[in-house]
Amino acid sequence: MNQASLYQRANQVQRHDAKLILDEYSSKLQWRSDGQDSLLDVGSGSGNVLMDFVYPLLPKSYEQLVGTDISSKMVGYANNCYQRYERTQFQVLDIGCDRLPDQLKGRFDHVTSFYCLHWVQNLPIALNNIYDLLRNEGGDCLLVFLASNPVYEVYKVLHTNKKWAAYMQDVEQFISPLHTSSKPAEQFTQLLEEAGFLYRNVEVRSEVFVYEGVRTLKDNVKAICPFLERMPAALHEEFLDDFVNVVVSMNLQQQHIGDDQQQQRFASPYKLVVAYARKSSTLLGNMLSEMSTTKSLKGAS
Ligand SMILES: C[S@@+](CC[C@H](N)C(=O)[O-])C[C@H]1O[C@@H](n2cnc3c(N)ncnc32)[C@H](O)[C@@H]1O
Ligand SMILES: CC(C)=CCC/C(C)=C/CC/C(C)=C/C(=O)O
Repeated sequence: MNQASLYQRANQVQRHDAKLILDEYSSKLQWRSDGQDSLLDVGSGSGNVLMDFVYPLLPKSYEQLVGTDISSKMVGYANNCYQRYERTQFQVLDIGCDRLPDQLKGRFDHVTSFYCLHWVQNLPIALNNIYDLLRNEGGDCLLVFLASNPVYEVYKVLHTNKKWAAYMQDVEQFISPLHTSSKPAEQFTQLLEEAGFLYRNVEVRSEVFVYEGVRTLKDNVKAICPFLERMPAALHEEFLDDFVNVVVSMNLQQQHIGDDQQQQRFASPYKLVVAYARKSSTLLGNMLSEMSTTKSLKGAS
């Protein structure tokens, strides 16, 4: 996923879900009493979900807002779009990395992530890193990502087609690690616990998004499909036609009589993980942050 402007034009479902969940969870985030919150977002992509829906929730006096992404193209695009925002920057970070940059460790009150963690195969490492990004005295995270989506079943079918096999040999690397889990909520709760989070609330929501028309479906696939950039552009439309044919064979197509013409619709039933976790329990967190405030006041006198 490197094409920021393409993604920005075809990310309705990602925007819809982020807005809905933030409306619900913004009051659960543990905002600082001094209004000097710092927040890091994992997998910000083109940056518009972060800046349209998370940024407005921050107190005016926020300390810093850092958007991160594994793709330097996404980071460059977001820095360009949002350079006028104070104390805000985008930087490259692979949340599955072995060693976090020292300047990010323990610096954040909040970590958010929308539609990214299903791209990361090693969830234990990613969660350890998210834990380590949060301040030692506490902090919380809101993580939203796909457990399952029919797109992964379509990939598996196309991968067996000899026309596309050469471009899709590592297809498993692009399937959510929870796609085939029979208990994704329990599994992710356990991973949060193993990473050290003392408070964990994980729900898995069953949702359906309807794509209106073949072009809309194809544009949304184009925006996220990792295999297209590996093949000559001349093959893209044929790949997308085959994608749609597989969707039809999976009975996800609905006929709809519109105002003056018959329109095809495509239903995408998917499972979304919504996880909210705190590094320390509220009581312990409050005690630790009070202790650290007292300590720094003492140090300053
Ligand atoms: C579907 S986009 C989501 C963008 C944005 N959060 C949103 O909600 O619109 C997923 C992003 O995750 C990024 N990503 C994938 N693997 C990652 C990793 N290991 N570390 C950080 N970002 C990653 C991709 O480059 C892509 O920009
Ligand atoms: C009906 C059908 C198979 C629709 C596929 C819809 C689609 C483009 C899903 C993308 C899921 C995904 C990996 C999103 C993302 O990471 O942003």
